[in-house]
Amino acid sequence: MVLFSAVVTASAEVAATRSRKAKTSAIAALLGGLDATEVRPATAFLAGELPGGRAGVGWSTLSALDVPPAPEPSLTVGEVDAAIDELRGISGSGSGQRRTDLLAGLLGRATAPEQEFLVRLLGGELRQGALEGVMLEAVATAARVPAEDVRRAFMLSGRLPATAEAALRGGGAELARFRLEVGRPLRPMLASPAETLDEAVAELGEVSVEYKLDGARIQVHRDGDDVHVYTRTLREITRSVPELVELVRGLDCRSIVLDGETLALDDSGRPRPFQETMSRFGAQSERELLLRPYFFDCLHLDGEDLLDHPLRQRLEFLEKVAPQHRIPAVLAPDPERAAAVFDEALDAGHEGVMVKALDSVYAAGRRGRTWRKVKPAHTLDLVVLAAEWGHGRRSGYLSNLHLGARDPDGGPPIMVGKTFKGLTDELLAWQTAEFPKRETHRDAWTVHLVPELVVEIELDGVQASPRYPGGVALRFARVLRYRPDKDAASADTIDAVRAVQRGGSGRPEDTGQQGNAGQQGDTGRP
Ligand SMILES: Nc1ncnc2c1ncn2[C@@H]1O[C@H](COP(=O)(O)OP(=O)(O)OP(=O)(O)O)[C@@H](O)[C@H]1O
Repeated sequence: MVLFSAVVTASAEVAATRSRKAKTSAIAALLGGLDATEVRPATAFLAGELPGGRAGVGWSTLSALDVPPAPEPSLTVGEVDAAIDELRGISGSGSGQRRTDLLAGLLGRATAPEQEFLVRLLGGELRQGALEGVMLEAVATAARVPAEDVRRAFMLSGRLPATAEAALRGGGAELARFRLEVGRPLRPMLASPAETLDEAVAELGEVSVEYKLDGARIQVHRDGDDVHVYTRTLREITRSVPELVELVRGLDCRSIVLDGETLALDDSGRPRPFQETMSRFGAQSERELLLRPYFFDCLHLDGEDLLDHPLRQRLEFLEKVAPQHRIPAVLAPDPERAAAVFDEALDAGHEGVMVKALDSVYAAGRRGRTWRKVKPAHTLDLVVLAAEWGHGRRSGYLSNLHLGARDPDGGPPIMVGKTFKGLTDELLAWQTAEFPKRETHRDAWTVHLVPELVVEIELDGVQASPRYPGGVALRFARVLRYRPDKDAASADTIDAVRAVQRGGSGRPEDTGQQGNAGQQGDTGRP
């Protein structure tokens, strides 16, 4: 049995170093010493997650507790896991008091560092997802299996703790038992940005050039009449999207897994704003707004898994089963035709195009270079770290956002700029209502948040800046929209921000001369 303090110590070691190697070995050392039953909860704790999902304790409950810490560690990983399960199970009358009692008992047995870790874990503050890549490597090291095997099992299972448990219990053989299962969502394949269309086409050889629709990712699983629909973060939304369920049920096949984008269109066939599509994924959605699916991949058909088939073949299957629901695309176009498709996509109100190598397999969950996205403007998905109280017309509202990029080596988000540009009155009101629910602490000007909200930012470029910890700052950043379909683990990394700096915007005025400080109410205190 391993003590919970070992998890807390490993987590502190990971936080204390910027070296990816040091992080990996701290986690691998911990994992290697665990009993089989401890791997799942310990992996979840390290990733800042609760093994069974949220436990229903809010910041107000947590911060009201003031329990003297235990002098010596005694809690085991299993005991903490069981206590959190019990916490989640509490319901009915008097549940508030019972929760407080249980928490006080747990914290009373924890040392001061364990208490701090538990409070941050339960409050969701440790959940930043950035450690995913490092954790996968650590699991591979601890289980002495190739990292690729762990990654593939993770893509198929969608769950890090289950993947870690399998790797440590049964090594490569156990990992190989994860298969695509119709009805269980897998982690979606992602794209990396390309600077220009020509660059992407030149790099990938024969390609499919497809509209990049500005909707929301969907993954649809059908087995007979049983249909399930999932989001990009593998959340099930089947009940909110009956029209998609019906449509997929009508396809001429027995079982299928489809990958695609969905969006709502207006009467003239132009895309509705992204927020309207996303609002359909909520619990009480506006049913009047019909969603249309645009499929771009077929991962399974009638008993056959297609993940390892080249895209060319997967598209043939898609064409056979759902020709009328395919995303607009051209196969193996010459450069002029590719450029024409890009222009058509923009004219039709879409974001840009995706360029995909026709001979590539479906490598989910990893930002590969076989899918490239080409867009005319720079956008980054960043994590909201804090917000400052507004002035003048905006006083009383949480306004100027502090924005962070993901640390690819698993550290906390790295601040790269601030902006209040682009915030509508509606968004200001929303921020002011929502942010305090995610507050970690505040001072007179600023409310600091659990780093979990992702916001899409448009910018003119990125410049070197000694004032910011990553050495780079956004130029002329403005808020495009919030991205409720993304979590902090899928935010852009500091490397993506630096890549914008290297690439520039391609526009003549992008000389890096104009600072953004005064323009954006940036006070110079990053
Ligand atoms: N034809 C297409 N093929 C693949 N993905 C598409 C396509 N059209 C739209 N998309 C969307 O683009 C996303 C892929 O781009 P990326 O991997 O960069 O994710 P993203 O960060 O959500 O993209 P962005 O922030 O640029 O919208 C997919 O998750 C999907 O939602």
